[in-house]
Amino acid sequence: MSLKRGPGPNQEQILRHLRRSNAVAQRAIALGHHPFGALLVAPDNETVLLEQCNIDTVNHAESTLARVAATNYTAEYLWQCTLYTAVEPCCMCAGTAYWANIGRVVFGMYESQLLEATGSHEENPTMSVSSKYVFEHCQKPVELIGPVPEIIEETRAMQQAFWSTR
Ligand SMILES: Nc1ccnc(=O)[nH]1
Repeated sequence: MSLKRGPGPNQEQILRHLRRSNAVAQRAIALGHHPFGALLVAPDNETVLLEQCNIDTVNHAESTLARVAATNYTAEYLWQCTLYTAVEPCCMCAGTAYWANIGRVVFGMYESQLLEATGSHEENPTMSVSSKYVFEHCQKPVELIGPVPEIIEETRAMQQAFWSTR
């Protein structure tokens, strides 16, 4: 299988997709879930193929998206696609994205920044394993982009508002 990838997203595309990931996270709150959302974007860095909100502590937005992606698209195609999430994927989700063969992951703020901002919560007891660490231990070069400073404040604000009243 070819591990060639097209050009990556520009800054405007990165911010637009991360903001949309936060909009999906807002929808998750309305549905009674945790404030996390993920997108799968096509190789053109424009077309949003899938949106997924958090379901529960086992079915995170990112890993659920990766499983749906692997069910609906070929591995060759997914290597050209990008997963976007405003909060860094946990090690479970980074691992699932890897096994789904998604070639690029873009995140807004570090999971450790989320933990700093909200403290550990029994419904979200963050694991301190970075997605960088996970991808460094893989056999294929998944491209990781993040953190993205411009998205951090709005992401932190939404997370703090949610977890402080939980
Ligand atoms: N990054 C995430 C943390 C917790 N739950 C999610 O769905 N996503």
